[in-house]
Amino acid sequence: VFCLVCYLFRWKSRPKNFPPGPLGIPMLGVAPFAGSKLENYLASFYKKYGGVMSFRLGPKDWVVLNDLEAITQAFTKQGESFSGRPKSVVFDQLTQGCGIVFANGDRWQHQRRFVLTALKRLGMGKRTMDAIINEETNRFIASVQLAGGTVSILIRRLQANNTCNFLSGKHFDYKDKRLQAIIDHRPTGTIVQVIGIVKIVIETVASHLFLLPSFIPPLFMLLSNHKQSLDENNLCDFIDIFLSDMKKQKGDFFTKLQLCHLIRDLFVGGIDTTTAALGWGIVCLLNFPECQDKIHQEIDQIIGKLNYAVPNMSHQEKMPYLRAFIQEVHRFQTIAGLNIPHCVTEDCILYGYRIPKGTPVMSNIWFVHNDPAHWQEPQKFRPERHLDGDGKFIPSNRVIPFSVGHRSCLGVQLAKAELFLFYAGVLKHHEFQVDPNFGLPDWSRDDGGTLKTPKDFTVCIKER
Ligand code: HEM
Repeated sequence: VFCLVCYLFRWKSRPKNFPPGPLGIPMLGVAPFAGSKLENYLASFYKKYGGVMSFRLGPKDWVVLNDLEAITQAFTKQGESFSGRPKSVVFDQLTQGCGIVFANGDRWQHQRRFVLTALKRLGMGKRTMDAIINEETNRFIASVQLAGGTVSILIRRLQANNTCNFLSGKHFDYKDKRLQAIIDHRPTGTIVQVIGIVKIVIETVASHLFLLPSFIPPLFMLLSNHKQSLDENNLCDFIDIFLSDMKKQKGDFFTKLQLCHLIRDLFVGGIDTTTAALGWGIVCLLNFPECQDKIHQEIDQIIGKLNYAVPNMSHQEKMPYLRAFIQEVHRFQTIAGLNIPHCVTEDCILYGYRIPKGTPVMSNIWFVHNDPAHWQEPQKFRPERHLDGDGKFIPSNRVIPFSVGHRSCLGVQLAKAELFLFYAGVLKHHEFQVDPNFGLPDWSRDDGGTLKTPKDFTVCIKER
């Protein structure tokens, strides 16, 4: 009884002046009440607690940023303090702290600077990049026309090739078994849940009992060994630039291990996200055929139908409707609704609350995109809301799929180019049509991961 009373007393207590929020029940926190859409559950407390609140999940207290003002204040204005990632014993053992997405401290700062410089050097937004993306888009069209099949798998292959091109200057044949083995088969929802539970058990109960070996999936090894010799005068892909810097720099940050984990992060970060975004975009085109008609009209007007008129990023400025469509897809189907978790790197004060060093932080991007105080009928898909009276595109600082501040998405330029050139390239001569054998895809989401991805569906591509 004494132990139980002590436990309940400890369970009830929180750091002094911590943001308010629900505790749920002992051991589990709010887990039994949150349902499958944690972002909706957290948004339901917005009226009561405002932009900054907390909740308990399992034994841990999380801080939640529920509106754009709180997110900007934390991630941009106090960006240094809010730029950490929560520690995961299992993940740290597997990766030895390498990579970028979950890296912390000096390694993260160093690698982030390196990736940004490398992206610039490789000519993000330049014609060469546009040409590579266009070539891959044509391969995608051909493969859908030829074999058909589940569209998410084909988009994943397209995106995998775009990422491989930028990392190693190579692409794989769609039939290459190595590529198929890595990207086609994602674990089902149940397997992901079981892995999640095992991970939580190891982390909370028995982390000291396990010593996991560092693990690098074979494809990333293969990519990192892509060249036998390096031509310093012709550094033409991301891995070249890393290897060249590795020769010049000493220390822990430019090692083969770091390169493999960095490739893994860019590969995973670059494929799943854009595949989900394009998947939702196609679901929108099929459900709202009038949008597809408007994009067709705009393409005919600005790019033209002739074969030699190839889309490039400079067309974007003159195509407000397509830009509005893309922005509305990001808003309407927010793929990273609760962002990747952050944590605070030092004790800090936010909106008068005290947040101790190491506290994990979630940001509710989904609610920023669906807050009825800022969006009229947010549950409706309406690209026109991003156009002004003259039909000009209005870039919205309330649509933040890539997050904001010091830790925001590094691939934003690449992703924007991949999305724009995909729609412009496919819809120039083709249209998406509902596959009569499958029917109209709905809005149901695949629950096999943390990203919001459409359930697998098939589609037809017809010449127009
Ligand atoms: C539609 C496409 C994409 C979306 C919606 C997206 C979204 C995001 C989000 C929400 C984050 C977390 C930001 C934060 O922690 O505050 C992130 C981080 C990141 N993304 Fe993306 N992303 C996309 C495409 C890409 C691409 C194409 C790449 C690169 C090839 C990429 C590379 C990264 C990396 C490296 C990070 C980690 C940055 C860091 O921790 O400092 N992403 N992305």
